[in-house]
Amino acid sequence: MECVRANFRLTRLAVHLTSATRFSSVITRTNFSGCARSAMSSSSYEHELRVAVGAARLAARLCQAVQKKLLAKETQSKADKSPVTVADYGSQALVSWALERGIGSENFSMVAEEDADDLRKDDGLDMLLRITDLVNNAIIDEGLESSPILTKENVLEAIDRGRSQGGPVGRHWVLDPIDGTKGFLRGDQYAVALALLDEGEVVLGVLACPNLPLAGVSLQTSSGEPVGCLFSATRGGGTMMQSLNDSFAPKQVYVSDVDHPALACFCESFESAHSRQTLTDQIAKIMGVQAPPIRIDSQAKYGAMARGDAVIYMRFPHVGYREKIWDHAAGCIVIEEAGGVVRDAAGKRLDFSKGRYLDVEHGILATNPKLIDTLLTSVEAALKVYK
Ligand SMILES: Nc1ncnc2c1ncn2[C@@H]1O[C@H](COP(=O)(O)OS(=O)(=O)O)[C@@H](OP(=O)(O)O)[C@H]1O
Ligand SMILES: [Mg+2]
Ligand SMILES: [Mg+2]
Ligand SMILES: [Mg+2]
Repeated sequence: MECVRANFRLTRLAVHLTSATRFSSVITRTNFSGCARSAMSSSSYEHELRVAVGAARLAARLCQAVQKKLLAKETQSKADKSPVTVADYGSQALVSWALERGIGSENFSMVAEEDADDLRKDDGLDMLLRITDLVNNAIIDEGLESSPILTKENVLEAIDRGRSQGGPVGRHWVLDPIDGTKGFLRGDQYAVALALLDEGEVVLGVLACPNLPLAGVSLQTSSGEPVGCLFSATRGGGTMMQSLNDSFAPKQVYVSDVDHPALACFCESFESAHSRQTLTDQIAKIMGVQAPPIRIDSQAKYGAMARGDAVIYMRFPHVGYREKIWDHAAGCIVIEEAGGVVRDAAGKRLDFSKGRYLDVEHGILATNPKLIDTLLTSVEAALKVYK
């Protein structure tokens, strides 16, 4: 079964990550975006998209470098005890810097996961200096500047530009500098996830997935398979996938058109603490899905689904957990523009206009238009048993 092979390969993939992709593209001041998007040429948000793609690629490059030499001392706990790495902070600082450089600072607003509080403490200084080095090296390596330009104070400011509350008015960038922190630390899947909200609607999304196989997670590939995908979407402009290292040109991708559950496979969180896997198993059973789930960390799941690797996505956090907008905004538009449907368990579209949190009924679902009604009916039936 393709889905079984996919699970096996994703586990196996971790072993090969350290020798994986090295970016070959050199982004200069004039072609900073690295984006060649034919389908988007006439759409609005074209400039924002180019800047966002460039920012996400730059951050992904830093993440790849850090993942290679990840050491225990590079982790630091924060109030919620989730793992935070220098790459989280470095990625956020870089995206913030690149967006402000490309878009301008006037009315700039960003809702991002991390803040610099821990780095401003005395015992955060070592880490701050390391992050400052990493960020400057990433900028110099890309040919964007020839000498270090960010001081440690600049880095703190760049990270803290992500403190916006978002909301229904104006434009807000939405950033998860590393989505799937646990996957990143494990050497598995993670994503740099960047979206743009305009008057409360997600209008643009970029997912850089450095460890996602280019050939798809449901195809037989060799152990040396190329990895590193970048998905991008703008409202009305479709979803494109390109390689992070420019080894192939962007192509438009679409969700699977499988219309029978028996032929469908679903994807969900790798971490059972992040989604109720007993409930999702039950929903799949009621629906008639026979294949075991593909478990992938992070919004790489949304990218995989957008190109048809899986037909259904389900996420049911444990009771009491509140979703954040940066965990879904980019992924949501990437699936919708690939022809998919994203809903909560009550069948409502996700509303990203309420601030930093995303309030959903029970959980988040995605599939193609042919299967959404069956999926919602199956969810309703399963929730009657497993509240
Ligand atoms: N308890 C709990 N329940 C639900 N969700 C949680 C929980 N804790 C964390 N998170 C968020 O999950 C993000 C990781 O996304 P996934 O669950 O899709 O990936 S994974 O399989 O868990 O790696 C993860 O994103 P990052 O923090 O960016 O890694 C968190 O925002
Ligand atoms: Mg986190
Ligand atoms: Mg996240
Ligand atoms: Mg994160």
